[in-house]
Amino acid sequence: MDMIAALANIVPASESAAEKQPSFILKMADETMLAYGTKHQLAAGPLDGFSARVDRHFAEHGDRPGILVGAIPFDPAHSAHLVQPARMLRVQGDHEVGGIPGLATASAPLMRVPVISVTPEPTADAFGEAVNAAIRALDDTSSGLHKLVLSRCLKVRAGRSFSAGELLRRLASDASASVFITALPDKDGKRILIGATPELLLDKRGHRIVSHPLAGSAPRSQDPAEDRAAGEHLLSSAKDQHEHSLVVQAIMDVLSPYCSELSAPGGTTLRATASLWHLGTRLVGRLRDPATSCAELAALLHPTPAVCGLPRQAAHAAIGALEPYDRDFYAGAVGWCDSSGDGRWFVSIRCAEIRGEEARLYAGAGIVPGSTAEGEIAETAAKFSAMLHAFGLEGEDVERRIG
Ligand SMILES: C=C(O[C@H]1C=CC=C(C(=O)O)[C@@H]1O)C(=O)O
Repeated sequence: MDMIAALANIVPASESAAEKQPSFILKMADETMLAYGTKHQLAAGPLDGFSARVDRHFAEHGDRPGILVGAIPFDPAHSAHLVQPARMLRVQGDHEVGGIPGLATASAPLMRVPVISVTPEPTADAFGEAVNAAIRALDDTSSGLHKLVLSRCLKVRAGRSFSAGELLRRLASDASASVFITALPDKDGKRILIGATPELLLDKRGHRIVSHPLAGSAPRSQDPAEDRAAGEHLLSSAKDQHEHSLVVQAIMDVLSPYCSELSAPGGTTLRATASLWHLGTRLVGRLRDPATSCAELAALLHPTPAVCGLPRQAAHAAIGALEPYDRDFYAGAVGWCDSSGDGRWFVSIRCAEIRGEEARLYAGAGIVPGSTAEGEIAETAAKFSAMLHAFGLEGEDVERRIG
């Protein structure tokens, strides 16, 4: 059965427009998940206590579907936004995201939304100054910092509301990423987070857990020889291997006590998205106790040094001092957890927050000794490119503003 036929079966014509439109979509290589409507919302609270709230939620709301979907913000002190949907559709295999009712029609031509302005926050120069301040802090042994991830944002204003469906279809053209749309708590109107993330925080099914951290990046090239050389250079870069190993070690430190086996069968390898090379290490583990929930482990892992830094508290404080905005749901996690304790969470990077005619695009980069301001400006510019392409925002004018 194709996606439209499957949807026609579960979305009766009499339902309200809001219920027909999915409020959560997660398209992964092996499965697409669509959630409709809201039965119950997870109680608000910080990340500390998240898994206890999830357990309590399922104890109180035993109705089906027994699943919570949504987003965890970057700041562990802030509340996650998770809902138990009215209905859930899970389509196995690799599926076209076109033709989702209320979002987009597979056959419709992609429409360009007229863009009024693209404003960097901070400017590329100011971001470079923040990177230099981070490098000074890393060099100063009294700071105790070993790694810091700094981000920047592009504010895009358009002449009419963005179409989430069209953006999703364009993002889904990169099969190496998991594309998502998730509703966020209202703030001066309805908001969504949309993105195409290459990074798996945690997948847990029964005894088995998988995490696939990424850190260390290089922009790809249109020229095949240059592209191959960029990948090989990244793989042999001591600075990037160090940046990457800090993330892998931090994740292993969290997961090891819960596992009877934990290993990286393929070691550290190159991972490619349409615009970037990354260093990635796929970690596979077997839990001592399969009752350890995905929510519990995800809450312990987040935020990893791929989005925050090391040590976590000091890096979090430095981010607060050096970035001119609250990251909100950028660099958090997006995914689901169910009443059996299973779940899958992705790191919410390569994404944008959309509110009506405004979008905020985010890109961050890990800074370690050996990083340079120019290098991190170029890396974050490359990280914007998938979202900019989805928004139809390419060309010299935009490139000049990004730096
Ligand atoms: C924080 C981001 O990327 C992280 C994930 C992969 C590689 C990264 C890096 O090389 O710096 C970052 O740690 C982002 O894309 O906004």
